[in-house]
Amino acid sequence: MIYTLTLNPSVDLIVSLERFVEGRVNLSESEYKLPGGKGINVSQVLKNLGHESRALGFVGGFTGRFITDELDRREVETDFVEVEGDTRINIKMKDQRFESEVNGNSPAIPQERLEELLRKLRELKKDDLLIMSGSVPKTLPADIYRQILEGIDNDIRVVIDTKGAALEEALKGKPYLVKPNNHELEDIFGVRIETQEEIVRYGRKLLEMGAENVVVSMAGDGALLINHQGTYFGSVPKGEVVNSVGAGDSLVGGFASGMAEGLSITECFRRGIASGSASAFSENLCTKMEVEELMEQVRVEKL
Ligand SMILES: Nc1ncnc2c1ncn2[C@@H]1O[C@H](COP(=O)(O)OP(=O)(O)OP(=O)(O)O)[C@@H](O)[C@H]1O
Ligand SMILES: O=P(O)(O)OC[C@@]1(O)O[C@H](CO)[C@@H](O)[C@@H]1O
Repeated sequence: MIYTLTLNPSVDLIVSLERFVEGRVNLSESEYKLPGGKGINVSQVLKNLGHESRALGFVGGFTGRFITDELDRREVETDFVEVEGDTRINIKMKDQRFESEVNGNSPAIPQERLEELLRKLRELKKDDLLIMSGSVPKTLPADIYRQILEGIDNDIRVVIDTKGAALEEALKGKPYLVKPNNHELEDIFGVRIETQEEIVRYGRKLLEMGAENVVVSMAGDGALLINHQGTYFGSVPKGEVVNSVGAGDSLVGGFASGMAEGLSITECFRRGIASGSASAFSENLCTKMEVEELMEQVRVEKL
């Protein structure tokens, strides 16, 4: 079974307008709401690519109900722990010049609700796949991903997509794969990274810190897969970016779908990149057909 974990889900409010003017009343041209949060997006991508998964995490209030109802409608299985407060709303605003985001705060997660989640996670079995994505609510410890890794069977392969202290701590739990983007890599080491060689050098440090595999995504500039067998560069397809929200999650979802099918790691990487780009080139998260159409354009070479 594939499980995704979203500690900090969101209702994403996607707003488009021609030009945002600061300090003025701006009228939106169109807006719509989506169930969001990184692990939830991974579950949706897995569904689109033909894989069932169970989405875990915390939801609460009217926004939490919206997420559960929407996922039910999309036939994505959920087993959330309910909390008192409202799940946050994240605003994603796009005008002709910029994509901007305002992400809300998580509701408080009481200790007994955390324990309820940890009990669910302890039921995972050998050969299950767990994908833990996104930020950690402020009321949870920053090393929660590491605690989870240490509490589950060692044979469960775990993919982690998070940043900052949560990622640094998670590495100590020896995850199968982590997926920072190049900026998140800069943040961890407190450096400016200018070249691909530097990305590889800092990516390799994540291996030393505990990861078995590292994928560094670099938006339209390609992606790197780094592990103890070597370093691979993956090219990204060319196209017009329509909505990049969830592109990174689609990379993770595509990669995980390949893992579930027993593909080689470089094929998982290719599928991941095609999925990321298919999502970036469309309004919604990628469909299977869109991913298949882009696969040919993704070349993976060993450096
Ligand atoms: N301009 C682009 N052209 C082609 N593909 C893109 C572009 N931007 C993003 N992608 C696709 O999405 C993947 C993930 O992109 P990115 O590096 O921006 O991840 P991220 O920062 O985690 O994404 P997110 O916007 O979801 O936070 C890339 O590897 C690529 O496949
Ligand atoms: O605050 P986090 O957890 O880092 O990211 C949350 C988020 O920006 O990530 C998804 C896109 O990747 C969105 O659905 C959601 O709003």
